[in-house]
Amino acid sequence: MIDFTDAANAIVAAGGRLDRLGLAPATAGNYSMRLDDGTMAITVSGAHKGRLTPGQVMRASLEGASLDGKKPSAETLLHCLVYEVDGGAGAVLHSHSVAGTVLSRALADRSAIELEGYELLKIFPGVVDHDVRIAMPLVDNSQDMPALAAQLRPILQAATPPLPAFYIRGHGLYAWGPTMDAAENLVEACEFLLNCAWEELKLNGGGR
Ligand SMILES: CSC[C@@H](O)[C@@H](O)C(=O)COP(=O)(O)O
Ligand SMILES: [Zn+2]
Repeated sequence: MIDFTDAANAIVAAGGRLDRLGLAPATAGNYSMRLDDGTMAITVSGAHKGRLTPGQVMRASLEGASLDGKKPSAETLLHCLVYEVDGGAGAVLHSHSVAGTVLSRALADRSAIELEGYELLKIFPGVVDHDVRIAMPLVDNSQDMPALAAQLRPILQAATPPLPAFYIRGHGLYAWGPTMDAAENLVEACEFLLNCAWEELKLNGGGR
């Protein structure tokens, strides 16, 4: 658990790291941390995540209400959803990448991105061998966040074992962990895996 000042600093640092990795173009992405007082720190809407300042991190309730008058991320309800369904989630990160975007669009009508046989799958909790198949939930994009959260809730609740990531088609990745370090590692690994899956699909002539 963490207080607001420490969370804001960790979120600013995460923005710099994800931007350097090409996972936060323009104003894309949003980040949050669960605070020890039962609220969350989350990025304001519309900020460039590679140039964040602590003043662009705000406090919101776990239901998504602004607690300091600032305007929270347009996707705040997805962060709320993660904290609701995963009591162990301490940090949530949302990234945008070319590979993930085009792969998810190529997998039209699929409800999951299948990732199989990669060493980096061992980043997921409980995975100890590369010889495994992970199905990352994939849902269509929407600007209706209450509807998107309602669609995702049963999907995340049904995942066995729980999987701390999902993908919104043509949009981006959500991944989370107990700490910001864990969430950053998950985002980095998931984006690497999506990149591999996209390159393999291209090699195999796949797509729409
Ligand atoms: C125009 S950048 C993409 C945004 O529309 C959105 O998908 C996003 O990730 C950032 O929204 P934000 O409201 O700044 O948290
Ligand atoms: Zn986004």
